[in-house]
Amino acid sequence: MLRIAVPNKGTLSRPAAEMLREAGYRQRTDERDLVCRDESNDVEFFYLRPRDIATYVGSGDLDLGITGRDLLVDAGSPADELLDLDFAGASFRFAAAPATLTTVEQIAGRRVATSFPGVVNRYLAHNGIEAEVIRLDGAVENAVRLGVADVVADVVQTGATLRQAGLAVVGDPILTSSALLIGRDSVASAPVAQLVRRLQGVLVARRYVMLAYDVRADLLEQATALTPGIESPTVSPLHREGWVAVQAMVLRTDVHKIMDELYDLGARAILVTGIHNCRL
Ligand SMILES: Nc1ncnc2c1ncn2[C@@H]1O[C@H](COP(=O)(O)OP(=O)(O)OP(=O)(O)O)[C@@H](O)[C@H]1O
Ligand SMILES: O=P(O)(O)OC[C@H]1O[C@H](OP(=O)(O)OP(=O)(O)O)[C@H](O)[C@@H]1O
Ligand SMILES: [Mg+2]
Repeated sequence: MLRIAVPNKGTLSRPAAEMLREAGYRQRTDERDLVCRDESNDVEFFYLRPRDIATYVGSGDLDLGITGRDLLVDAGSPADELLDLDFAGASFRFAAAPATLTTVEQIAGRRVATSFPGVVNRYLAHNGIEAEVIRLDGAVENAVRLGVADVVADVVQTGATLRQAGLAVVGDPILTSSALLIGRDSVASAPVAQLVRRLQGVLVARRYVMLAYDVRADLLEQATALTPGIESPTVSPLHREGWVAVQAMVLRTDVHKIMDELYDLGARAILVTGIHNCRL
């Protein structure tokens, strides 16, 4: 039975469970449950603190887990990134009061507050910067105005927390994070490959829609240049002489622009439908 770690609370928890449900797995119904067995898929889910998940997977005590890239790096775990799950996107950055420092090099000799000491120490060592890292549990943006630190290093999503604390980002992002499926590359197995394929199916279904339209056969080349699909578009004859029906997957983010262009070209009966799931 495959054993998988799922975040039990916080930002990652709800979207992780939602994605697993969409991939056909049973999930807990009570937020306080710590384990959920999905007998029909031969999988057992363990609900754990997101920060601990890389440790369980890295040690091999659990086969797979869902966690953030920043949390994986912070844990210094030997677990591998198997799939980017495309939610909980954020960057991890330094920030300070605007007048105090403007470049990463100026962090040398300063105090850096963070709840991700693993990420920060690694970055500082890699860039030859010596600074004092102060580990805090959270709300680190307060550390500057309270005099505990000169710089913070934390997750930035909208930037609202930094602005409220009167801080400005310093330098480029230390890393770009999102939710990941992690595991041990060395223990690739058929059940793991199947779970990865199921999650890939959910990702594709979220990113793409199915576009169908009718177009004059002499415009087919121009139309399919706009909708090349993933492999190749499906083209079927129409009862109406000289016209064909085309079906192709297109990126959800591009669909409106493509529909406008198809309409301008002369395509009609342009229909968009959602994809529930797929195996490509
Ligand atoms: N606005 C956000 N706040 C916090 N974490 C975020 C945000 N957006 C994305 N993330 C990502 O979510 C993960 C952190 O989730 P986690 O559940 O550990 O913390 P949390 O949601 O801040 O909960 P808490 O701080 O209450 O423990 C990280 O990978 C982080 O990059
Ligand atoms: O850029 P924003 O959209 O403002 O989001 C980022 C903020 O959200 C998180 O804090 P959280 O609410 O998790 O509190 P914590 O610091 O106690 O973890 C994170 O640590 C930042 O402080
Ligand atoms: Mg937090």
